[in-house]
Amino acid sequence: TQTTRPQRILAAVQKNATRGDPRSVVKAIDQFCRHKEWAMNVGDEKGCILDSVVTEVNPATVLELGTYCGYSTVRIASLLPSHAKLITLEFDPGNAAIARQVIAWAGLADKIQLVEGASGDWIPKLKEKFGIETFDLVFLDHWKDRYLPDTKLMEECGLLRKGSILLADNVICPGTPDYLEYIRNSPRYKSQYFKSHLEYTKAEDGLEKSVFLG
Ligand SMILES: O=C(NCCO)c1cc(-c2ccc(F)cc2)cc(O)c1O
Ligand SMILES: [Mg+2]
Repeated sequence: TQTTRPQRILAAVQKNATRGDPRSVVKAIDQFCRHKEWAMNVGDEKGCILDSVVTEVNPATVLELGTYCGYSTVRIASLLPSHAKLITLEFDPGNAAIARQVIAWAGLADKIQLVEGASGDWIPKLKEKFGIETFDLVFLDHWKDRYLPDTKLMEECGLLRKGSILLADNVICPGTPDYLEYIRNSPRYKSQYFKSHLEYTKAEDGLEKSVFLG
């Protein structure tokens, strides 16, 4: 019977990456997706921009919206200080099951809390469920029509503090026009666009980095 693309990505990790070595997990997925089968990981080019933002922010608390196979989850977690915590939300149970195994292979399970379900349902529960005050960094990479409502929800739930950083993938391709319009025109954010390319392609895409001003 037919395997899924996430299952084939996990197989590539288990075949080509070293257990406990997050960078080898990232490399194995990039090799597979560049040379064998495209997949919607943030990828190596945008991943370098992600890395630079993570190291600059040096966050103690991170929220990732949209885990997929755990590529960016592993990429971010591998750069976090020892006591930092990353919570990642994934709607699709199949994706979540694969991501758990990719995260385990990278040896990062103790830094990462993967939560299965809809972001809109979970965001209001994060404080009580995980003892979170606010997030230092949020990586938005889930359904593109959820970026704006979930950002407004995070504001309303008091999950952002003065200086919290939002980093949004795919603001050009597939595109998040309503989110961009809001975040670039809101007096409560200072935004910066990092031009790049859609993962593993020559198409334009980019990341939007926004600081919440309180
Ligand atoms: O839907 C996306 N993510 C949420 C589900 O996990 C997503 C899609 C694409 C993409 C797809 C199809 C295409 F033709 C172009 C782009 C790229 C991404 O980086 C993404 O994050
Ligand atoms: Mg993406």
